[in-house]
Amino acid sequence: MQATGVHRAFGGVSVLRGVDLAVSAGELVTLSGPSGSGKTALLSLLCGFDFPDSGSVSPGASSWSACAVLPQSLGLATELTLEENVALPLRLAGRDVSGVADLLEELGIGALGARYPGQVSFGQQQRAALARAVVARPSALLADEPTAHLDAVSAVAAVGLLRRVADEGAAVLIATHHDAVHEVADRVLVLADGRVRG
Ligand SMILES: Nc1ncnc2c1ncn2[C@@H]1O[C@H](COP(=O)(O)OP(=O)(O)OP(=O)(O)O)[C@@H](O)[C@H]1O
Repeated sequence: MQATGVHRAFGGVSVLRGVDLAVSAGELVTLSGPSGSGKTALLSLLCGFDFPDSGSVSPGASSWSACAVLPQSLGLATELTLEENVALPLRLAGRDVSGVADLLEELGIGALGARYPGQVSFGQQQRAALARAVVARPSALLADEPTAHLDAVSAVAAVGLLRRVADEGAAVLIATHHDAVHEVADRVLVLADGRVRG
């Protein structure tokens, strides 16, 4: 995944001012930076939720199997159970869903698959959203603060899964403030003053 010379302003305020970034297949890269520095804005551009004022990004808008996103807001479908949410990318692609239960188990929410998002904690919803993001083994994965609401044990499981997804060949970019995520990264980038350094 790649950003080249990306600029983005909101309401006349320039947030991204010439961002260059590249994450290769098999690489897990973390993105840190002060609150409000533009990490979420950059992830939104990379996955095609938003468009740069100038510069270019890839993959941009694409299929779930090409680029999956774990947004801060999670975006689980409230009318589907956790298991149905996680199975959704596979069903949309006409693929086998038999691995979903094991994935929920790995993240410590195996007993909650039949519950709806409104019937579980936010941390449990976050793990379901992580499972949904990785289940179709996307080529690129963007995760925004994926451990923000997790306890230490759940965070270890989540970080281990993200590392494995990269080891299996995905390009993984994670915006995070947590050292536990930076520790498994191949590279740590910092977004500050509208630019990425690393
Ligand atoms: N759609 C938008 N409209 C107006 N301003 C926006 C929009 N999206 C982001 N911003 C502004 O751009 C700046 C960067 O926001 P962003 O959410 O990307 O920061 P962040 O680094 O992800 O912060 P945090 O670590 O707190 O999640 C902020 O000042 C924010 O208010």
